[in-house]
Amino acid sequence: MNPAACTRQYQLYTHSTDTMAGKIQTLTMEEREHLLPMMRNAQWVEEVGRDAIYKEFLFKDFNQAFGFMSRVALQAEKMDHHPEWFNVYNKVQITLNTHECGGLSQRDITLATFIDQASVL
Ligand SMILES: C[C@H](O)[C@H](O)[C@H]1CNC2=NC(N)=NC(=O)C2=N1
Repeated sequence: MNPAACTRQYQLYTHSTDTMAGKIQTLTMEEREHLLPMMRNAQWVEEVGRDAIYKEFLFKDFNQAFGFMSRVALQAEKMDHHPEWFNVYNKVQITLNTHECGGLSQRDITLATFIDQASVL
């Protein structure tokens, strides 16, 4: 990981659609202005003090919650992008961020979108 590649200053001059020079980039300010309101509409919230998004999912029971987690787990492996999550019975709390750049990247948005779809199956 190259922290310099992930600084906010750098973001102002780059487009982070995914990778540049082989490195995953944090979302640019421009991308944030476009994407974060969409994520907020879908009940994802930005964490305080950390460049990450968070959402809580409630299901009928553990079986539904674990089925959802299984769908997400398979996709996470495919993407090589894994959620931080916590489950008790019917509740699943999920935080997404990208270790490689220490912040939010397009991969988090893509996985969050998949997670929302997987939550209503
Ligand atoms: C070595 C491995 O490819 C990396 O650690 C992957 C695995 N899963 C990951 N998950 C998440 N959320 N962010 C990452 O940057 C990440 N990187």
